[in-house]
Order: sequence, then C-alpha cells, then structure tokens
Amino acid sequence: MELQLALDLVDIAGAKELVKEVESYIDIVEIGTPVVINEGLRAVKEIKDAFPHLKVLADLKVMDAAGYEVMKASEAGADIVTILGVAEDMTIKGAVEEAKKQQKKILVDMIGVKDIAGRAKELDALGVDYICVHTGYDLQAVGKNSFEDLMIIKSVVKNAKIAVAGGIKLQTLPEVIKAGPDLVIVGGGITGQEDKQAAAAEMQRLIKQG
Ligand SMILES: O=C(CO)[C@H](O)[C@H](O)COP(=O)(O)O
Repeated sequence: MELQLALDLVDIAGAKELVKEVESYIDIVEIGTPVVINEGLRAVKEIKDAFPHLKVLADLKVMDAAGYEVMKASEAGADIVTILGVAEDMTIKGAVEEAKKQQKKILVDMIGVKDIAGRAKELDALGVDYICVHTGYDLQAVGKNSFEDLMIIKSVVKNAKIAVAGGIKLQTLPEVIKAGPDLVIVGGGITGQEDKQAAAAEMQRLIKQG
C-alpha cells in the first residue's frame, strides 16, 4: 500500500518546502488541480527535478483530448496522470494508449460517477492502471466520505490498482487501511496539520503495519 501526498493549496515554492518535510514518509507527490491551474505543468517539472526519487502525479482530471494532455504531462515529468471516470470511453482509451507509449500510468478519478460498480468494471476492462474513489471538497463539506465506494470497487475491480481519496485523516486512516486499497491519497490530513512530518510519519507507520 502506497501513500500519496496531495498538494492543492500551495505555489511551487510552498510545494517544495512541504515535500522536503515529509519526503521520507511518502511514495507519490500529487500536484493538485488548483496548483496546475495556478502554476501550469511547470509545477510537475520542478517537483520531479527536485525529488527524482519520488513518483509525481499530475492531477489534470482530463475530460477530453487525453492523448495530448497525457503527453504534455509526461513530458513535464509526471509518472501518473489523472483522468475523470465520467469521460468518454474513447477519451479513456486515448489516455491509456498515450500513457503506455510514454511508459506512464493512468489513474481514473471516479468523482461524479453515479454507477460506481458498473463504470469501474468498464474502466478496468479498458486497461487503466488505477481506479480511485474520491469524495471531493464539495461533498466532504456535507459530511460524505469514500468508504462505501471503496468497498464497492474492491469487490468488482480485477486488474487495476485501487485508490481512495477525500478527507482522509489520521483518525480515519485505520478504517481505510482495513479495506486494503493499493494507494491512499491524503491532502489536508497532512498539509493541514501543525506537525506535518509527524502526521506523515504516523500515516506511513500505520500503512506499513497494515
Ligand atoms: O483531488 C483533490 C480535490 O479535488 C484532493 O487532492 C484530494 O481530495 C485529496 O485531498 P484531501 O485529503 O484534502 O481531501
């Protein structure tokens, strides 16, 4: 099980500072959608250059023209690129094809997908690398979480790795770990803590302990 640090509310300098603090405890750094909007793919490049031993995920949430966007993110140094599960199958296929060419991975974000089980089966058959259930900030604000959806994809996905994101904190991590995802994505649960290093270290400890 891997731990991904999601960076959403920082600029490039802030992202570097944060990653430096927790780099020993994480496997993947996510350059979040707001960071890409503010800083462009330069943020991906600068983080990959500064921390080449960590995998970098570009949270582009691709919805169309995936071949081109996956190519640009790959050129910037992304190891994993996100696409939305609600995108057309043609778009998903384009992403998978380009990622294979570039020797990169595709993570599908299931945000907004209504039929989680049905769509997860289809995406799994399309050859994506990760399928991620995700409660975004807007639904977190009304008390939702991804736990139920995690159990659903666990039961139907046969090939892709399973990921989970959305409001995971130290207190809720043990329940998430018990469900056995391949990848746990944490933003505010680390970046919002006073002692970010301690939070990341404890999360890594819990994940390793299983
Ligand atoms: O993709 C995102 C928002 O769209 C976030 O990166 C993801 O939800 C993880 O952050 P947090 O743990 O703070 O919810």
